[in-house]
Amino acid sequence: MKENTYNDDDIKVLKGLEAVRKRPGMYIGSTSSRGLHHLVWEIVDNSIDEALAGFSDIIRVFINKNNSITVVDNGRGIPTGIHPKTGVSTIETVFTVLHAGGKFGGGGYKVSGGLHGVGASVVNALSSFLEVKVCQNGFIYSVTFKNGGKDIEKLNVVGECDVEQTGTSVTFKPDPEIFTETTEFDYDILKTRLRELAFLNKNLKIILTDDRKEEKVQEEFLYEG
Ligand SMILES: Cc1cc(C)cc(-c2cc(NC(=O)[C@H]3COCCO3)[nH]n2)c1
Repeated sequence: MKENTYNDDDIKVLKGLEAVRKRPGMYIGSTSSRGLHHLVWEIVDNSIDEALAGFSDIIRVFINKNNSITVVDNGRGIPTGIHPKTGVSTIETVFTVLHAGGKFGGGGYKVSGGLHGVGASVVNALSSFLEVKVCQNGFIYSVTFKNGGKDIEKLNVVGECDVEQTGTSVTFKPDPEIFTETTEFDYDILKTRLRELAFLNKNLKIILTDDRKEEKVQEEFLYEG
């Protein structure tokens, strides 16, 4: 029986991610530059939740050379075990199961306010590449996705980190098949919103780094309260 349900879940996952790719506007508002930057807010939102829970106080956002984004926090790290309901790692579950949660429960998402921490699978569905790395118990665990989350390199240990250290890092590259207008991130859009998020979340340090040019550009936002 386990085998059969696994297949059903597998198909459900693929259908969920495919649904997002078919109607991205339903999940992120548009596939213009606005929708592109919305992906960053969906991921950063999760690290902010971890800071609100009191477990993270630094969030780093990198604009990488190829216009992929890396978001790193020093929170507890997404749990690295097997998810009880899906039978696959919790990390894989977070990035592949479409949470019908939304702001109004059911399908009706209030896009502008963000998906409130259920958007990770949406970002994965709309990315040609996405890698999650979690530092926990002195190990670096990794799960990698390609082609809108279809091809998965399952949870495995790829390195070591300081035993005392914990945190989550997510790198994603928006899919040019979806974002046909532009896949280039705008430093000022990211800077403005990240500064606002630091202001709204006192004592949370947010560091934005742009690694696309020879000269690295970096700004730090911290509002003490
Ligand atoms: C960048 C990014 C993206 C996503 C989807 C989650 C996270 C994330 C998730 C967490 N922490 C958790 O999930 C908590 C949840 O409670 C158990 C311990 O781990 N920290 N950071 C960070």
